[in-house]
Amino acid sequence: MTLSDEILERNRAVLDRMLGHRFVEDICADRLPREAFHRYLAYEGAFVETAISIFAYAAARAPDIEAQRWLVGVLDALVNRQMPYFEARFEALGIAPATALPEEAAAFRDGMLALAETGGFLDIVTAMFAAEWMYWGWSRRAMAAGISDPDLRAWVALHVDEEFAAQATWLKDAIDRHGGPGDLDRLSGIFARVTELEIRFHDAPYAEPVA
Ligand SMILES: Cc1ncc(CO)c(N)n1
Repeated sequence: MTLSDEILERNRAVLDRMLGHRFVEDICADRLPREAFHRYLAYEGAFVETAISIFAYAAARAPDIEAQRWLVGVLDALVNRQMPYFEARFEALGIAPATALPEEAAAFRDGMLALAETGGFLDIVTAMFAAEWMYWGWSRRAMAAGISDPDLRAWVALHVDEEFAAQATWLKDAIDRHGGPGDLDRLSGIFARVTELEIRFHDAPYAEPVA
């Protein structure tokens, strides 16, 4: 079994908890409350900015030009395609960018940023693999089930398109290309930690926003 598959295997339980999260189930059943979606989008808008920093750390620590070239492409997509999605949606839906994030969303941002600041290339790649592989998985299920809110459908569509799929797959393959058996325990721990942070992040839109 490849290293990335072993990481997935070891994290089956926590990953299944995330994939069965109320937020995911609500989207798949086409019943996510609109206010919850709009709160979530505000937290997500803040996270895309964090993701730019995380991938910039990965690019800085990348072991070769192939990895750097790829990661610069990821940064381009985040800055020039994901950010405009948020700018346009916030404008159209009258969503204020989240100035004060609720505790669960702040914990995700701070945890991911701390990991990127202190971790090596493989650690950062594994953290983003945990985040993106999981999104790609549930987004395919949600798209197949049907989503009536066009803004939510457009958001989920961003996570099933070829570009996102290629990104998630690149992260998985990079673990196998640059990692070895000696990395399994550490990387499995990072995957578990990130997925726990993801679960809390997706609890946040159901709670009252913090002023
Ligand atoms: C919170 C969160 N996790 C993962 C992804 C996938 O990129 C995302 N957009 N947001």
